[in-house]
Amino acid sequence: MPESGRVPRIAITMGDPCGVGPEVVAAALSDPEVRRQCLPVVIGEPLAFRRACKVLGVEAEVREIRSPESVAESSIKEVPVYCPMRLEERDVEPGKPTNRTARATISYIETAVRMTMEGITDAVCTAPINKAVLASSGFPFPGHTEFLQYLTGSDKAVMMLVGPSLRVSLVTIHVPLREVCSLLSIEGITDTISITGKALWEFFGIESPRIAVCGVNPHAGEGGKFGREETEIIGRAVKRASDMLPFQISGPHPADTVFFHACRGAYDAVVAMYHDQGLLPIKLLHFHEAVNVTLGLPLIRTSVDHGTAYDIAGKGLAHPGSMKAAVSLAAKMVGQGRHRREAGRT
Ligand SMILES: NC(=O)c1ccc[n+]([C@@H]2O[C@H](COP(=O)([O-])OP(=O)(O)OC[C@H]3O[C@@H](n4cnc5c(N)ncnc54)[C@H](O)[C@@H]3O)[C@@H](O)[C@H]2O)c1
Ligand SMILES: N[C@H](C(=O)O)[C@H](O)COP(=O)(O)O
Repeated sequence: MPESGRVPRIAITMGDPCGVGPEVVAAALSDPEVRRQCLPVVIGEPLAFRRACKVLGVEAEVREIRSPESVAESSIKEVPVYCPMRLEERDVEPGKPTNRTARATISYIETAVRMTMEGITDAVCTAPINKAVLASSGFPFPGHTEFLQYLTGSDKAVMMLVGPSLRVSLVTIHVPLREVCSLLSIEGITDTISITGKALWEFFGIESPRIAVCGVNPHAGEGGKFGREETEIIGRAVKRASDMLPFQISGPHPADTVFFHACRGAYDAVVAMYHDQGLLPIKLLHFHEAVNVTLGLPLIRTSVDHGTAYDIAGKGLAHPGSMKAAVSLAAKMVGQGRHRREAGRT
Protein backbone atom coordinates (compact mmCIF):
# COMPACT_ATOMS: atom_id res chain seq x y z
CA MET A 1 0.00 0.00 0.00
CA PRO A 2 1.37 3.46 -0.77
CA GLU A 3 2.55 5.46 2.26
CA SER A 4 -0.22 8.00 1.72
CA GLY A 5 -3.01 5.40 2.03
CA ARG A 6 -1.97 3.51 5.14
CA VAL A 7 -3.16 4.19 8.65
CA PRO A 8 -0.38 6.04 10.53
CA ARG A 9 1.94 3.63 12.29
CA ILE A 10 3.19 5.02 15.56
CA ALA A 11 6.23 3.68 17.43
CA ILE A 12 5.33 4.27 21.09
CA THR A 13 8.23 4.01 23.52
CA MET A 14 7.30 2.84 26.99
CA GLY A 15 9.76 5.27 28.59
CA ASP A 16 11.09 4.29 32.00
CA PRO A 17 9.41 0.95 32.80
CA CYS A 18 9.57 1.87 36.53
CA GLY A 19 7.59 5.09 35.97
CA VAL A 20 4.01 5.67 34.89
CA GLY A 21 4.88 5.11 31.20
CA PRO A 22 3.59 1.52 30.91
CA GLU A 23 0.29 2.50 32.56
CA VAL A 24 -0.42 5.55 30.46
CA VAL A 25 0.50 3.68 27.26
CA ALA A 26 -1.73 0.73 28.19
CA ALA A 27 -4.61 3.07 29.08
CA ALA A 28 -4.21 5.13 25.91
CA LEU A 29 -4.19 2.03 23.71
CA SER A 30 -7.34 0.69 25.34
CA ASP A 31 -9.22 3.75 24.07
CA PRO A 32 -11.08 2.82 20.85
CA GLU A 33 -10.83 6.41 19.60
CA VAL A 34 -7.02 6.30 19.83
CA ARG A 35 -6.93 2.86 18.15
CA ARG A 36 -9.12 4.12 15.33
CA GLN A 37 -6.50 6.73 14.44
CA CYS A 38 -3.36 4.61 14.19
CA LEU A 39 -1.60 1.27 14.21
CA PRO A 40 0.58 1.41 17.34
CA VAL A 41 3.65 -0.61 18.19
CA VAL A 42 4.90 -0.41 21.76
CA ILE A 43 8.66 -0.46 22.14
CA GLY A 44 9.42 -1.63 25.64
CA GLU A 45 9.40 -4.41 28.19
CA PRO A 46 6.43 -6.81 27.90
CA LEU A 47 6.66 -7.63 31.63
CA ALA A 48 5.99 -4.00 32.52
CA PHE A 49 3.29 -3.62 29.88
CA ARG A 50 1.40 -6.73 31.01
CA ARG A 51 1.64 -5.63 34.64
CA ALA A 52 0.25 -2.21 33.72
CA CYS A 53 -2.67 -3.80 31.85
CA LYS A 54 -3.41 -5.93 34.92
CA VAL A 55 -3.30 -2.98 37.35
CA LEU A 56 -5.68 -1.05 35.09
CA GLY A 57 -7.96 -4.01 34.38
CA VAL A 58 -7.30 -3.58 30.66
CA GLU A 59 -7.78 -6.70 28.55
CA ALA A 60 -5.30 -6.14 25.75
CA GLU A 61 -4.24 -8.77 23.25
CA VAL A 62 -0.51 -8.23 23.70
CA ARG A 63 1.52 -9.77 20.88
CA GLU A 64 5.28 -9.80 21.27
CA ILE A 65 6.87 -9.32 17.89
CA ARG A 66 10.38 -10.55 17.11
CA SER A 67 11.31 -7.97 14.51
CA PRO A 68 10.19 -4.36 13.99
CA GLU A 69 8.94 -5.17 10.47
CA SER A 70 6.36 -7.59 11.91
CA VAL A 71 4.27 -4.64 13.02
CA ALA A 72 2.77 -4.67 9.53
CA GLU A 73 1.20 -8.07 10.23
CA SER A 74 -0.63 -6.97 13.38
CA SER A 75 -4.38 -7.10 13.51
CA ILE A 76 -6.37 -4.09 14.60
CA LYS A 77 -7.30 -5.79 17.88
CA GLU A 78 -3.75 -6.61 18.98
CA VAL A 79 -1.15 -4.49 20.71
CA PRO A 80 2.20 -5.40 19.16
CA VAL A 81 5.10 -5.03 21.60
CA TYR A 82 8.71 -5.08 20.43
CA CYS A 83 11.40 -5.44 23.06
CA PRO A 84 14.96 -4.56 22.00
CA MET A 85 16.48 -5.40 25.43
CA ARG A 86 14.98 -7.88 27.90
CA LEU A 87 14.70 -6.97 31.56
CA GLU A 88 13.94 -8.98 34.67
CA GLU A 89 11.23 -8.38 37.27
CA ARG A 90 13.70 -6.60 39.57
CA ASP A 91 14.49 -4.02 36.84
CA VAL A 92 10.86 -3.00 36.35
CA GLU A 93 9.76 -2.49 39.95
CA PRO A 94 7.73 0.76 40.13
CA GLY A 95 9.83 3.66 41.38
CA LYS A 96 13.02 1.57 41.62
CA PRO A 97 15.01 1.77 38.39
CA THR A 98 18.37 0.07 37.96
CA ASN A 99 21.23 0.74 35.57
CA ARG A 100 19.80 -1.97 33.30
CA THR A 101 16.43 -0.18 33.31
CA ALA A 102 18.20 2.97 32.15
CA ARG A 103 19.99 1.16 29.31
CA ALA A 104 16.75 -0.47 28.19
CA THR A 105 14.93 2.89 28.28
CA ILE A 106 17.56 4.35 25.95
CA SER A 107 17.30 1.34 23.62
CA TYR A 108 13.54 1.95 23.23
CA ILE A 109 14.17 5.47 21.95
CA GLU A 110 16.95 4.35 19.61
CA THR A 111 14.76 1.58 18.20
CA ALA A 112 11.73 3.82 17.65
CA VAL A 113 13.87 6.40 15.85
CA ARG A 114 15.49 3.74 13.66
CA MET A 115 12.11 2.23 12.77
CA THR A 116 10.75 5.63 11.81
CA MET A 117 13.83 6.71 9.87
CA GLU A 118 13.58 3.41 7.93
CA GLY A 119 9.90 4.00 7.15
CA ILE A 120 8.61 1.00 9.15
CA THR A 121 6.69 3.46 11.33
CA ASP A 122 5.53 7.00 10.53
CA ALA A 123 6.11 8.74 13.86
CA VAL A 124 7.60 8.36 17.31
CA CYS A 125 5.57 8.96 20.47
CA THR A 126 7.44 8.72 23.76
CA ALA A 127 6.38 7.98 27.33
CA PRO A 128 8.44 9.69 30.05
CA ILE A 129 12.05 9.03 30.94
CA ASN A 130 13.72 10.00 34.18
CA LYS A 131 16.57 12.33 33.29
CA ALA A 132 18.41 12.00 36.59
CA VAL A 133 18.34 8.17 36.38
CA LEU A 134 19.60 8.19 32.80
CA ALA A 135 22.30 10.73 33.67
CA SER A 136 23.54 8.61 36.57
CA SER A 137 23.90 5.67 34.18
CA GLY A 138 26.18 7.78 31.95
CA PHE A 139 23.64 9.05 29.40
CA PRO A 140 25.12 12.35 28.14
CA PHE A 141 21.94 14.05 26.91
CA PRO A 142 19.62 16.21 29.06
CA GLY A 143 16.43 14.66 27.63
CA HIS A 144 14.71 13.12 24.63
CA THR A 145 14.83 16.34 22.63
CA GLU A 146 18.61 16.63 22.60
CA PHE A 147 19.03 12.85 22.10
CA LEU A 148 16.65 12.88 19.13
CA GLN A 149 18.56 15.79 17.61
CA TYR A 150 21.74 13.72 17.92
CA LEU A 151 20.21 10.46 16.64
CA THR A 152 18.74 12.13 13.57
CA GLY A 153 21.81 14.31 12.86
CA SER A 154 19.67 17.46 13.01
CA ASP A 155 21.13 20.97 13.33
CA LYS A 156 18.57 22.11 15.85
CA ALA A 157 15.60 20.66 17.71
CA VAL A 158 12.87 22.88 19.13
CA MET A 159 10.60 21.84 21.99
CA MET A 160 6.99 22.85 21.46
CA LEU A 161 4.19 22.10 23.93
CA VAL A 162 0.76 21.94 22.33
CA GLY A 163 -2.46 22.31 24.31
CA PRO A 164 -6.08 22.90 23.30
CA SER A 165 -5.75 26.68 23.53
CA LEU A 166 -2.00 27.34 23.54
CA ARG A 167 1.18 26.34 21.71
CA VAL A 168 4.55 27.30 23.14
CA SER A 169 8.05 26.84 21.65
CA LEU A 170 11.24 27.25 23.66
CA VAL A 171 14.45 29.02 22.67
CA THR A 172 16.48 27.39 25.47
CA ILE A 173 15.41 24.03 26.88
CA HIS A 174 17.09 22.03 29.65
CA VAL A 175 19.59 24.59 30.96
CA PRO A 176 20.08 26.27 34.34
CA LEU A 177 18.19 29.54 34.70
CA ARG A 178 21.40 31.43 35.44
CA GLU A 179 22.73 30.53 31.95
CA VAL A 180 19.63 31.51 29.99
CA CYS A 181 20.54 35.11 29.11
CA SER A 182 24.05 34.18 27.98
CA LEU A 183 22.53 31.55 25.66
CA LEU A 184 20.16 33.94 23.87
CA SER A 185 21.33 34.94 20.40
CA ILE A 186 19.75 36.61 17.37
CA GLU A 187 20.45 33.49 15.32
CA GLY A 188 19.08 31.05 17.91
CA ILE A 189 15.85 32.99 18.37
CA THR A 190 15.41 33.50 14.62
CA ASP A 191 15.88 29.76 14.03
CA THR A 192 13.35 28.90 16.74
CA ILE A 193 10.78 31.26 15.18
CA SER A 194 11.49 29.82 11.74
CA ILE A 195 11.17 26.16 12.81
CA THR A 196 8.00 26.99 14.77
CA GLY A 197 6.34 28.77 11.85
CA LYS A 198 7.22 26.03 9.36
CA ALA A 199 5.80 23.37 11.68
CA LEU A 200 2.58 25.36 12.18
CA TRP A 201 2.18 25.42 8.42
CA GLU A 202 3.27 21.84 7.69
CA PHE A 203 1.73 19.91 10.57
CA PHE A 204 -1.02 22.10 11.99
CA GLY A 205 -2.60 23.35 8.76
CA ILE A 206 -2.08 27.06 9.54
CA GLU A 207 -1.59 29.03 6.32
CA SER A 208 -0.14 32.23 7.79
CA PRO A 209 1.11 31.54 11.31
CA ARG A 210 0.93 34.32 13.93
CA ILE A 211 3.85 34.03 16.32
CA ALA A 212 4.35 36.09 19.48
CA VAL A 213 7.88 36.28 20.88
CA CYS A 214 8.41 36.81 24.63
CA GLY A 215 10.88 39.10 26.27
CA VAL A 216 12.98 37.63 29.05
CA ASN A 217 13.03 40.50 31.56
CA PRO A 218 10.13 42.08 33.50
CA HIS A 219 7.95 44.18 31.16
CA ALA A 220 10.11 43.06 28.23
CA GLY A 221 12.99 45.13 29.64
CA GLU A 222 11.01 48.38 30.15
CA GLY A 223 12.97 50.15 27.40
CA GLY A 224 16.32 48.92 28.74
CA LYS A 225 15.75 49.86 32.39
CA PHE A 226 15.17 46.23 33.46
CA GLY A 227 17.59 44.55 31.06
CA ARG A 228 18.95 44.98 27.53
CA GLU A 229 18.29 41.50 26.02
CA GLU A 230 15.06 42.78 24.40
CA THR A 231 16.68 45.67 22.56
CA GLU A 232 20.01 44.03 21.77
CA ILE A 233 18.97 40.45 20.97
CA ILE A 234 15.28 39.51 20.99
CA GLY A 235 13.98 42.62 19.19
CA ARG A 236 16.62 42.23 16.50
CA ALA A 237 15.73 38.58 16.06
CA VAL A 238 12.05 39.51 15.66
CA LYS A 239 13.02 42.09 13.03
CA ARG A 240 15.26 39.67 11.17
CA ALA A 241 12.67 36.87 11.27
CA SER A 242 9.92 39.25 10.08
CA ASP A 243 12.10 40.34 7.13
CA MET A 244 12.97 36.75 6.17
CA LEU A 245 9.90 34.66 6.86
CA PRO A 246 6.30 34.62 5.57
CA PHE A 247 4.80 34.63 9.07
CA GLN A 248 3.18 37.31 11.25
CA ILE A 249 5.80 37.75 13.95
CA SER A 250 5.55 40.21 16.83
CA GLY A 251 7.43 41.03 20.03
CA PRO A 252 9.25 41.09 22.29
CA HIS A 253 6.06 40.91 24.38
CA PRO A 254 5.98 41.08 28.18
CA ALA A 255 5.77 37.41 29.14
CA ASP A 256 3.39 38.05 32.03
CA THR A 257 0.51 38.92 29.69
CA VAL A 258 1.24 37.42 26.28
CA PHE A 259 0.00 33.95 27.22
CA PHE A 260 -3.34 35.40 28.35
CA HIS A 261 -3.89 36.80 24.86
CA ALA A 262 -2.45 33.75 23.09
CA CYS A 263 -4.81 31.31 24.79
CA ARG A 264 -7.72 33.52 23.74
CA GLY A 265 -6.74 33.17 20.10
CA ALA A 266 -4.53 36.19 19.38
CA TYR A 267 -1.56 34.02 18.27
CA ASP A 268 -0.96 30.53 16.89
CA ALA A 269 2.16 30.06 19.03
CA VAL A 270 4.28 31.84 21.60
CA VAL A 271 8.07 31.61 21.50
CA ALA A 272 9.37 31.63 25.09
CA MET A 273 12.96 32.24 26.10
CA TYR A 274 13.30 29.49 28.72
CA HIS A 275 11.72 26.28 29.97
CA ASP A 276 9.54 27.44 32.85
CA GLN A 277 8.56 30.71 31.17
CA GLY A 278 6.82 28.69 28.46
CA LEU A 279 5.85 25.45 30.16
CA LEU A 280 4.39 26.95 33.32
CA PRO A 281 1.40 28.60 31.59
CA ILE A 282 0.64 25.61 29.40
CA LYS A 283 0.89 23.06 32.20
CA LEU A 284 -1.22 25.31 34.43
CA LEU A 285 -3.92 25.44 31.77
CA HIS A 286 -3.59 22.04 30.16
CA PHE A 287 -1.72 19.47 32.32
CA HIS A 288 -3.01 15.99 31.30
CA GLU A 289 -4.02 17.20 27.83
CA ALA A 290 -0.91 18.93 26.46
CA VAL A 291 1.60 17.27 24.14
CA ASN A 292 5.32 17.81 23.84
CA VAL A 293 6.35 17.92 20.16
CA THR A 294 9.92 18.03 18.88
CA LEU A 295 10.26 20.27 15.84
CA GLY A 296 13.17 20.53 13.41
CA LEU A 297 13.75 16.76 13.06
CA PRO A 298 13.35 14.68 9.91
CA LEU A 299 10.65 12.72 11.77
CA ILE A 300 7.53 13.40 13.80
CA ARG A 301 7.92 13.01 17.55
CA THR A 302 5.33 13.65 20.22
CA SER A 303 5.40 12.98 23.94
CA VAL A 304 3.51 13.43 27.18
CA ASP A 305 3.49 16.64 29.22
CA HIS A 306 4.42 14.85 32.46
CA GLY A 307 7.30 12.93 33.92
CA THR A 308 7.89 9.48 35.38
CA ALA A 309 5.85 10.28 38.53
CA TYR A 310 7.52 7.58 40.65
CA ASP A 311 5.30 8.63 43.56
CA ILE A 312 2.24 7.10 41.85
CA ALA A 313 3.86 4.55 39.49
CA GLY A 314 2.37 1.06 39.48
CA LYS A 315 -0.75 2.15 41.35
CA GLY A 316 -3.09 2.72 38.43
CA LEU A 317 -3.49 6.39 39.36
CA ALA A 318 -1.72 8.07 36.43
CA HIS A 319 -3.96 10.18 34.21
CA PRO A 320 -3.61 8.92 30.60
CA GLY A 321 -4.95 12.10 28.95
CA SER A 322 -1.63 13.47 27.76
CA MET A 323 -0.54 10.07 26.38
CA LYS A 324 -3.82 9.75 24.45
CA ALA A 325 -3.38 13.26 23.14
CA ALA A 326 0.26 12.55 22.18
CA VAL A 327 -0.62 9.43 20.16
CA SER A 328 -3.55 11.18 18.56
CA LEU A 329 -1.54 14.27 17.65
CA ALA A 330 1.25 12.14 16.14
CA ALA A 331 -1.35 10.46 13.88
CA LYS A 332 -2.84 13.82 12.90
CA MET A 333 0.61 15.26 12.15
CA VAL A 334 1.35 12.28 9.89
CA GLY A 335 -1.89 12.96 8.01
CA GLN A 336 -1.36 16.70 7.76
CA GLY A 337 2.28 16.26 6.65
CA ARG A 338 1.17 13.86 3.89
CA HIS A 339 -1.52 16.29 2.83
CA ARG A 340 1.03 19.12 2.47
CA ARG A 341 3.45 16.89 0.53
CA GLU A 342 0.72 15.71 -1.83
CA ALA A 343 -0.53 19.26 -2.38
CA GLY A 344 3.06 20.32 -3.13
CA ARG A 345 3.27 17.68 -5.87
CA THR A 346 0.07 18.72 -7.64
N1 LIG B 1 8.37 13.52 28.42
C1 LIG B 1 9.28 13.21 29.37
O1 LIG B 1 10.08 12.30 29.19
C2 LIG B 1 9.28 13.97 30.68
C3 LIG B 1 8.46 15.08 30.89
C4 LIG B 1 8.52 15.76 32.11
C5 LIG B 1 9.40 15.32 33.10
N2 LIG B 1 10.19 14.24 32.85
C6 LIG B 1 11.11 13.68 33.88
O2 LIG B 1 10.34 12.98 34.85
C7 LIG B 1 11.03 12.99 36.10
C8 LIG B 1 10.10 13.44 37.21
O3 LIG B 1 9.77 14.79 36.96
P1 LIG B 1 8.84 15.70 37.86
O4 LIG B 1 8.72 15.09 39.21
O5 LIG B 1 9.33 17.08 37.71
O6 LIG B 1 7.45 15.67 37.13
P2 LIG B 1 6.30 14.58 37.07
O7 LIG B 1 5.42 15.02 35.95
O8 LIG B 1 6.84 13.21 37.00
O9 LIG B 1 5.52 14.72 38.46
C9 LIG B 1 5.04 15.95 38.94
C10 LIG B 1 3.75 15.72 39.75
O10 LIG B 1 2.69 15.43 38.85
C11 LIG B 1 2.13 14.16 39.13
N3 LIG B 1 1.86 13.50 37.87
C12 LIG B 1 2.72 13.37 36.83
N4 LIG B 1 2.15 12.71 35.82
C13 LIG B 1 0.91 12.41 36.22
C14 LIG B 1 -0.18 11.72 35.61
N5 LIG B 1 -0.09 11.21 34.37
N6 LIG B 1 -1.33 11.59 36.31
C15 LIG B 1 -1.44 12.10 37.56
N7 LIG B 1 -0.45 12.77 38.19
C16 LIG B 1 0.71 12.91 37.52
C17 LIG B 1 3.17 13.39 39.94
O11 LIG B 1 2.58 12.39 40.74
C18 LIG B 1 3.83 14.52 40.70
O12 LIG B 1 3.07 14.81 41.84
C19 LIG B 1 12.23 13.93 35.89
O13 LIG B 1 13.38 13.15 35.63
C20 LIG B 1 11.85 14.73 34.67
O14 LIG B 1 12.96 15.20 33.95
C21 LIG B 1 10.15 13.55 31.68
N1 LIG C 1 10.81 19.61 29.37
C1 LIG C 1 9.78 18.63 29.24
C2 LIG C 1 8.65 18.90 30.20
O1 LIG C 1 8.88 19.51 31.23
O2 LIG C 1 7.55 18.47 29.94
C3 LIG C 1 10.30 17.27 29.59
O3 LIG C 1 11.38 17.37 30.46
C4 LIG C 1 10.54 16.37 28.45
O4 LIG C 1 11.67 16.70 27.73
P1 LIG C 1 12.18 15.70 26.60
O5 LIG C 1 11.05 15.52 25.65
O6 LIG C 1 13.33 16.41 26.01
O7 LIG C 1 12.56 14.44 27.31
